[in-house]
Amino acid sequence: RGCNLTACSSKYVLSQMHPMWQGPLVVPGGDRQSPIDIVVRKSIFDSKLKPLVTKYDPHTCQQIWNNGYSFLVEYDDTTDKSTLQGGPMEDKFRLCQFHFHWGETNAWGSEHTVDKKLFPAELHLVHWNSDKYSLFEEAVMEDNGLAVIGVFLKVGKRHEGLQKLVDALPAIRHKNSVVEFNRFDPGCLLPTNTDDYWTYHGSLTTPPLTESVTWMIMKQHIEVSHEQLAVFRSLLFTSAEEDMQKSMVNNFRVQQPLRGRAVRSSFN
Ligand SMILES: CCc1c(F)c(F)c(S(N)(=O)=O)c(F)c1F
Ligand SMILES: [Zn+2]
Repeated sequence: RGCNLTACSSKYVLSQMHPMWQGPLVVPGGDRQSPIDIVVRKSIFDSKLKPLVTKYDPHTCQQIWNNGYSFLVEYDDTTDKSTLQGGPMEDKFRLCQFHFHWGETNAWGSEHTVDKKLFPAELHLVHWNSDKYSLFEEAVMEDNGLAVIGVFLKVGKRHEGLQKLVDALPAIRHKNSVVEFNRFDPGCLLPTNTDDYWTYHGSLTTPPLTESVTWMIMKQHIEVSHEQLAVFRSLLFTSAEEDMQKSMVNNFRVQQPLRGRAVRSSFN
């Protein structure tokens, strides 16, 4: 049933005008694309999976900016100051940025799902393999180049650590706006339990969609308030110069075929 454009609300039309940001829905030859639905009863417990070890230095936080897809907090990744080790990985990975994906309502917004359960938002902490590569740009092209931690957000009590981030968002409402942001510990956004996670080999969920990501999706979610999520939705996809302002919502990619991949769990 096509939508008669005149009958659609402007928001519907606008969100339909944004398939491009997700890149091609299916990447030619792509057999390890992300995101996916995690079918819990089909995940395989692997006792060799280690707990995640994160060592984040809040002083390596540099800026927060709106890249027209999401807002991201970038870290100085010229040294091994903020790192991720353990999990399924053999190597050490450097934190380069974190960002979120969310919906226009609390009913949806996450990229991954657990037994088809949608969450209102999902946090991604992006790291690259600094044992094997010297730049993010190199690592992003390699099979074992990136490691991304995914954390589901649920609406509940206000997240005190997130509030510092939320307070900075009005300053980066438009695409390409940047504001200096320092001393933020991304560890405060992790759930208390980071030992229980699912892991699988996948891709970036935004262009260039390269199949270089080891995903670790946390079983435990974090809680943020409705008001905090509403500030995420006050961001815009569009730059200050554009006359049609488009609210930054539904910035998630559609789910991709599993193509026979195994999803392992670190817990029974
Ligand atoms: C090119 C920079 C970048 C992203 F924009 C991004 F959205 C993701 S994602 N959603 O897969 O975590 C990355 F991993 C990533 F490296
Ligand atoms: Zn992401």
